[in-house]
Amino acid sequence: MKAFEAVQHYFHKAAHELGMESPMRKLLITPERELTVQIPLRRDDGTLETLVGYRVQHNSARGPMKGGLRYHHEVDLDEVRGLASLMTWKTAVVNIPYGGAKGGVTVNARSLSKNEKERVTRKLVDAIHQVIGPDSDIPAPDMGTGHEEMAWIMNQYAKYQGFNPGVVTGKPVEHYGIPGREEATGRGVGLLTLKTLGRLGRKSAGATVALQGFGNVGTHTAKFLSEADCKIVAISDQTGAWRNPKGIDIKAALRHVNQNNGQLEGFEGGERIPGDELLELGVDVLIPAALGGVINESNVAQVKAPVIIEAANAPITPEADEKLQERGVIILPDILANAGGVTVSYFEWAQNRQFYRWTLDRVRGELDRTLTHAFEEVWDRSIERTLGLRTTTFMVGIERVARAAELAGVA
Ligand SMILES: NC(=O)C1=CN([C@@H]2O[C@H](COP(=O)(O)OP(=O)(O)OC[C@H]3O[C@@H](n4cnc5c(N)ncnc54)[C@H](O)[C@@H]3O)[C@@H](O)[C@H]2O)C=CC1
Ligand SMILES: O=C(O)CCC(=O)C(=O)O
Repeated sequence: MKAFEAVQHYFHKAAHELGMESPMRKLLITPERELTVQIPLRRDDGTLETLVGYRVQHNSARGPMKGGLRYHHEVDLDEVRGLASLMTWKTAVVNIPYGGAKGGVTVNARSLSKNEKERVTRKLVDAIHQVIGPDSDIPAPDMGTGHEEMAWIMNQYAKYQGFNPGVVTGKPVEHYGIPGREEATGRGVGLLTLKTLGRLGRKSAGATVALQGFGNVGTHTAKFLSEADCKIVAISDQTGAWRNPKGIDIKAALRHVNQNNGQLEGFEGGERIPGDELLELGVDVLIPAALGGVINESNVAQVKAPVIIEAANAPITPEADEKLQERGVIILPDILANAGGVTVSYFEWAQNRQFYRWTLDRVRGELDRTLTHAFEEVWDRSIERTLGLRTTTFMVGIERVARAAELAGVA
């Protein structure tokens, strides 16, 4: 199943439980607008390449559309469409006043120098500035992008539409960003991992964790969980995977990536194992925090963890999801598990609109409250309806979007 088809699969399952009729389903699942743009890139060596970029605005019934910007060689329109629709349900699940969108450029982010990245980002804004804006569509970081790209977006957008820091979130803290956005997705994943273990009556202290991906989300998840005394026994990134049954020294791993251009390559705090093996370890919790579709029909039978927290977007294919559910594996779905990032993006946008600075304590407090509320709502309803967590989470999101569309008279 391709990315958008996979989201539709989950959407229809939840819509069925809600008794939603087919015309309303069609309205809610169809993207409002899709833009494909050409991005000419002059490489540092003078050669010319033409890249392709996308922005999909999925649904605006609940407010301006919100979602990250991904630089990755596998990005295509279908993937961006799938990710944009996930954003619609995600913002609704945590009940922040946004719709959903997503963007991407098909390029290997690691192949770009800093200057090339800046040129790609500014060219992208040249192509999409008319459809983004603080009241319409607000980009943010995703795989392969971070605070630098967000600062360039704000600056380039201002050249066309005037200064407005609320056009993009995830900016540097010294440049209209908010303290706590960089850690927010990983902090949320960590917090909800502890809450999941708590609801299952399992101890978090000493719980073993395998974590795939050691970028923004992976590193902050690792930091939070190691500080909460979980035992992270395996970590990985695109350069390889490392395992240490006694527990990886996360501080050492963080130091290593900070000094090594963000990569784990050369890390000596564990035995090197094949990347695929990490997903199959007998751990208490498995956290995929990198690519989509990594747990699929080819490896699902080997996955042993009883709890999976989806830090990445769509890391489990629907086929694998069904098999895991049959085996009673508890899966906290992406649209709840990784919603901490967009929640703090909302705080940043609100701060930008008021020109009033929030403190880190306030950001963390409000983030924890927002995620806890959403988690409790989903968990209680899942027990009440004897439905899986993914279907229940989609139901909560879809209901809010449908209600907003009805109240606004969209149809
Ligand atoms: N950055 C954010 O605030 C949010 C990110 N997400 C999702 O979290 C996931 C990770 O995003 P970020 O951490 O922001 O990206 P990032 O670009 O900062 O880090 C990605 C990490 O994944 C690793 N990776 C890539 N291919 C791999 C492979 N085959 N095996 C193991 N590791 C591999 C990279 O080496 C890197 O460590 C994505 O699915 C993204 O959509 C979700 C919500 C918010
Ligand atoms: O912070 C944001 O606005 C969006 C983050 C994002 O792209 C995601 O949650 O997948």
